[in-house]
Amino acid sequence: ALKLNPENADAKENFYRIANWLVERWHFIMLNDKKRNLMYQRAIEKAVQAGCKTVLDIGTGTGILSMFAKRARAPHVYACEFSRTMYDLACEVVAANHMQGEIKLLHMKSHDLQVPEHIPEKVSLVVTETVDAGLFGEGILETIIHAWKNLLLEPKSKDFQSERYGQVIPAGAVVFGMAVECPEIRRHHRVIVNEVAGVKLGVQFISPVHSGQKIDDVAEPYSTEKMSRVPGGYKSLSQSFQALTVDFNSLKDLESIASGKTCRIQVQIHEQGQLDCFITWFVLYLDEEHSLSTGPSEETCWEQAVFPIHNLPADGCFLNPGDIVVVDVSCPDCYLRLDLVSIYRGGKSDGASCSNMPSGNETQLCDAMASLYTKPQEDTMQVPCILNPNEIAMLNNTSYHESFKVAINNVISSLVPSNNWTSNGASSTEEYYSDALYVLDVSEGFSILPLIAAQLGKVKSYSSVEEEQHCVTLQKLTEKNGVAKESLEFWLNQLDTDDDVLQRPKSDKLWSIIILDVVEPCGLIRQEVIEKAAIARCLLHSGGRIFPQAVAIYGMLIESPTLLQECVVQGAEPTLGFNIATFINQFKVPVQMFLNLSTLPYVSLSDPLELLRLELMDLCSNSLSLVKEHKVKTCKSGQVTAIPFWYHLHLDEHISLDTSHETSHWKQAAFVLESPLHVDQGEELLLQVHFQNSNISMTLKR
Ligand SMILES: CCc1ccncc1CNCCCCSC[C@H]1O[C@@H](n2ccc3c(N)ncnc32)[C@H](O)[C@@H]1O
Repeated sequence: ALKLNPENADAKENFYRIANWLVERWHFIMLNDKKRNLMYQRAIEKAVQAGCKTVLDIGTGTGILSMFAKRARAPHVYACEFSRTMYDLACEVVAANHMQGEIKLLHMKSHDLQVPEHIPEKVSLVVTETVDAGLFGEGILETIIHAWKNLLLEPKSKDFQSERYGQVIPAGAVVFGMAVECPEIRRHHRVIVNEVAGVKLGVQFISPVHSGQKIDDVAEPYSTEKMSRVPGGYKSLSQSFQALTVDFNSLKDLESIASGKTCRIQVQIHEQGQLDCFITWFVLYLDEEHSLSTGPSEETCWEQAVFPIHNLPADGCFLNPGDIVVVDVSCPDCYLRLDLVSIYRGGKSDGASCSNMPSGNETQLCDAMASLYTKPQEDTMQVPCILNPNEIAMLNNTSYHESFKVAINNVISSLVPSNNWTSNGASSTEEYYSDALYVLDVSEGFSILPLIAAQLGKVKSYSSVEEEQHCVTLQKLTEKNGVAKESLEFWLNQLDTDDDVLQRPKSDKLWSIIILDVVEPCGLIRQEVIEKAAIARCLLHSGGRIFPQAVAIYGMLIESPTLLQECVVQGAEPTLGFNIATFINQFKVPVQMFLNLSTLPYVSLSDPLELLRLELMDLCSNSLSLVKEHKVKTCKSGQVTAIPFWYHLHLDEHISLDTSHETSHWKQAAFVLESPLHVDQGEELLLQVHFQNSNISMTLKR
């Protein structure tokens, strides 16, 4: 559709969402990482010059490593790639660089390769970079074990000197770990408040990323963060320790790691602070002399793996210098895992230690920790509720909930006299709720707003949480907070189909409040927000409100080379002369999401300005597409590379929420210009903002 009509907004919008899904964003970072490309090229050259004649590139992606092997004059080069999109792309790249016919590309997983059907003989060199922040997350362990058994010549060995032997690039890796205090990770993985806007949280919440017992296989063993750009920074509580080493040229070593063996490490704490997580990174040794590091301190572009500590009380676990933290490192089902086993109070404890940790010896503490990790008790109070990191950060955001509480209360108290709470002789709950106010919360994911509303008046509050465990948790919270269970209902159970979520509460009733969810955690406006607001307005009785009543979108002009590195390959120079940019940049998307604007390296070239305002309560103001023009004055000269944007959600005339605030659970998005625009200080530019079907696009002209 795009090829036919490049301007078709719908096609464009769908393409961008699909492009993000088809081609992972790290391809841009990787291809722009000239240092990484140089290391791989040198290691491959060295191996070919040392006699490797047949090369297999596993997970070729764009084909760059295979082209390095061909450039080094390897006689036979084979490449396999699992993703169809990347395979097709690699074919185009190899042809454009005049190497088609010299590299045999296979759209296959390496585990399915057969000799001689797919590759004529066992190879002397396997190259691959199928690694993620936790090293093994892309299956490199299983991949190389399979390769040694089926695709590689015998490894070099002392007894028989034959030049036909197999080897792997990378030759090995060393994984390092560190104990860390980081409030930003804490607020995304642990509920650190006991009460929010008057609602007591007696329930245990944990994020899917947990090193505790596997509640179910949805759990990822770690999350990833670029620690050098975590808002609020972090503090190392220990030296970095060697968590694991792997030798990709030793099948025995690989199988022993894959068998899930655990190694227990004692980590010396040298800084005072709260233990929020362990982080890990690795040094990838391509060969003895060429290596790459994904460490937090190097200027590396890669993220680190984060292992949040769970099952700790809200006030966390305080450590002192001299304490020993015992950690188990293992690779069950080939995923790296770090588990906190126990804490041994070695140093003088100044009493500010983990309040719930007896400062006895290790074994006693071990039992204490073990009891925290036990399977949930039979009574439901102990079953932890799994929330994703955004939902946990939202729950921790007390000012967000306080703002809603005031705005909801303003509406409720404006609608009914305060005395309508009394049961004035109501004979049944049916009668009692006959004149109740109806509140609907259509937020995505877990939300306690309905409970907050139910505490504020004679309210029938409807929650649209879907997951069973979220409904159970809300019911427990209702009980714990002394709210009548009749005042909280689950809306989706009352609907025959999920699609028409927005309809009357009852045939003869209208809503007093409808809470919409306007902004996605990634920083984009949700799809069909305008349409939903239009329907919601018709379901309100007079004096009723929808929240937010208006959304103001703010933005500014910035120069950010870092952002460019993450979304466009900068020509052929970073890829050492190969033309890959032309092809991979077809999959670049103009809007970068999930940004932490507070820590993104950039220079502001203009002041923030209001780009667009969506009135959700005002009937006529919204057509589905809006265009707004702004004259923007630059405050500095430079290259405008992007226009980040964020929102002020106006709950009512007086209360608004800023989605770029440091306590916010939202990330920000940025519109990246097709090509950077050089500007002088004081210049006035014309910025056009288009809002169409919930998609924001911009053009910037002189
Ligand atoms: C310093 C490197 C670094 C450090 C930290 N974080 C990230 C990185 C960068 N590495 C990212 C690559 C990660 C993705 S893997 C690249 C491509 O290979 C494909 N594949 C994967 C396995 C596999 C197989 N057995 N057989 C065929 N194909 C296979 C995937 O379909 C993908 O397209």
